Amino acid sequence: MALVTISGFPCSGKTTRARELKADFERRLTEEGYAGPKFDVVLVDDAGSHVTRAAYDSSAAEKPSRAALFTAATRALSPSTITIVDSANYIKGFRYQLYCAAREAHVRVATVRVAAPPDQCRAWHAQRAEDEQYKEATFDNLIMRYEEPNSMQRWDAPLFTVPWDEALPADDIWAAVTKGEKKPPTGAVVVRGKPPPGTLQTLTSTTTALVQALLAHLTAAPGSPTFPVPSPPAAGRLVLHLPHARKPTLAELQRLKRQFEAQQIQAQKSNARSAGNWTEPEVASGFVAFLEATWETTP
Ligand SMILES: Nc1ncnc2c1ncn2[C@@H]1O[C@H](COP(=O)(O)OP(=O)(O)OP(=O)(O)O)[C@@H](O)[C@H]1O
Repeated sequence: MALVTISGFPCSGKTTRARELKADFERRLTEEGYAGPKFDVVLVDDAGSHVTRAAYDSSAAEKPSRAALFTAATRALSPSTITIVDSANYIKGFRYQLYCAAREAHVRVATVRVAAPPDQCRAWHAQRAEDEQYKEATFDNLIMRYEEPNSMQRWDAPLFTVPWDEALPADDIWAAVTKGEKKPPTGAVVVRGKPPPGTLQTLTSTTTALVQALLAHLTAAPGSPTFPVPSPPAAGRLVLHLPHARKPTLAELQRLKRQFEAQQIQAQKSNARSAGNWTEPEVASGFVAFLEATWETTP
């Protein structure tokens, strides 16, 4: 049904707002006179995904934590669920990944930016029990590295910015999650006019589409560690792990695409067991495995 991504500085009131929003949605759904479909409202947060505040101390610790949160969020997405993701969600590329997953699941999206000035966040943070605090350097880092959501970016839109001392625009958020535009999955890999399985056309059109979608992703979300492949039906949720600290180039991707295709054609000719039937999902997952093996990024 919908994905609501909460984003904000550390200790800015994200959990407070996320709970408020969940309670508001649940009240609307059980209200007398509500005649729409029933939904579950699911809150996906750091604690539920075993992400501690210490996970933000280093990027090495943060990466698997973000992956755990992403897995929990994508699992929750469904036509009958409103999923609220309560976490820092401060990296543009990560919000983009969530957005792609939402499009794949055919659900609506909304972003809620919880806005409180750093000094206000710091004051609330100082009142927290010590074992619930961030390290000072981590707190400052999360503020410094914060990539503010922008309503002009399609993955942050519609964007609701909620100042700490104002009421939640609950009517507008409810309208966005129940009536907003549903964006179709990223077009590139959803091959239109399905080519027959087992043909060279299936092989090349799937790899071409994947390379195109990956290039778009690398531009939209530079530095993101993974690429959620907008996979063809039945491929399941495919995630490509990208090389660390460098961006694959167009020339490199084209070369790897040709290598992979040659390998597949050779395997089919020699009737090797690894020769697939070349359905779109098989090609997509085979190509992902090939790229990860080449880059040594297999998780
Ligand atoms: N709008 C508000 N008015 C008054 N107090 C608030 C407000 N929002 C949050 N607080 C207080 O600030 C503290 C932090 O709130 P909360 O846990 O919601 O922040 P958070 O952004 O989810 O934190 P974290 O970064 O650890 O996930 C709480 O003690 C809460 O009572």
